[in-house]
Amino acid sequence: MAMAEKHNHIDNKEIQPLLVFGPPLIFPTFEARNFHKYRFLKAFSSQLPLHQFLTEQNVDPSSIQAILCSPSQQVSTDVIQLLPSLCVIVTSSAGTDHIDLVECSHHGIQVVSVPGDQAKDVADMAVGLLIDVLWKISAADRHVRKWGPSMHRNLSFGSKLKGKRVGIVGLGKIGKEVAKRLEPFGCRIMYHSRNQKPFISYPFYSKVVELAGNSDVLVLCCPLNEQSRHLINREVMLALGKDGAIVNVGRGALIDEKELVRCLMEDEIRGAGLDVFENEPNVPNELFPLDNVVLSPHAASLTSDGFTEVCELAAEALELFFSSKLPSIRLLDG
Ligand SMILES: O=CC(=O)O
Repeated sequence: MAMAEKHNHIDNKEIQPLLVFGPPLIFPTFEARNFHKYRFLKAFSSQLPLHQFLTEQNVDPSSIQAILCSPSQQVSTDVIQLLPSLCVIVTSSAGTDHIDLVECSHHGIQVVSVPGDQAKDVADMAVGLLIDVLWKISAADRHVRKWGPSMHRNLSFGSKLKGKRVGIVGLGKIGKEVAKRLEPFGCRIMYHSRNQKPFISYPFYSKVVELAGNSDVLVLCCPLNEQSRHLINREVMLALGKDGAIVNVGRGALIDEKELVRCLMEDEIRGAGLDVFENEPNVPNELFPLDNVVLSPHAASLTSDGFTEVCELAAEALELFFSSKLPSIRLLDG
């Protein structure tokens, strides 16, 4: 069905059904502010397959024109094919890898990403994770909690941030913010990206394995797609070497996670700060006892102040859509 044709079905006076796939943490705020505008169909809180969930809610799939979502749930081909009137998907995230973009483009469905100013928050978190890994802050915290009168300090020393060669993988909005924060610490920045960026003086490496070989730290900030899946493989980790650390604030599947676990367990790299995992919410059990890894629950963009902005932007995007002024696609550059 062509998009213009789909639009003819919109009646602004009706309370519109809004299919919600998340974000579960932000959604209550969004709901409280917009309860009078939509009938919320909270698919994120149901274990049922979507068609059964809609039947249970007594909703005709063809009445749904909009989805609100986050990376916590997939908007797959099956979901899109079940909803013949779907016109717009609003995601609270910068990343759009949880949405089948190819299927969306076949059906003329707009994908709108409303991460607000979260690139700066994610960059703050990347620096936080890096300092934690190098200084072993989380490991030291666990150590101190077990202190007693007869305990000896048996935690090895941390390492300075100053002077570290930092290889940023994906010099988009987040990557640039990471670079901006690390320069004043005395770090030397270099990067890998799909293409060399004009007007950027940091050394560029077209091969990530060469970037790794010349870096003390890799910070992963690029989007996940078929080209970047498992970009950080065993060869790259071995090139980074025993003193090298990895911070991942992009997506878990940028790294071959099995190989990462092996490298961390066998001290083939210094450590890792991970905000994302390959099969969230599953985290490899082997990581739990390790002191050279810092774990964070895909929370790099989640601050209470950031929530408010994302809720407002999502509400604005949906209102624009329901008043027939479709916003344009904004995808993460990397
Ligand atoms: O994961 C968070 C985002 O993509 O914004």
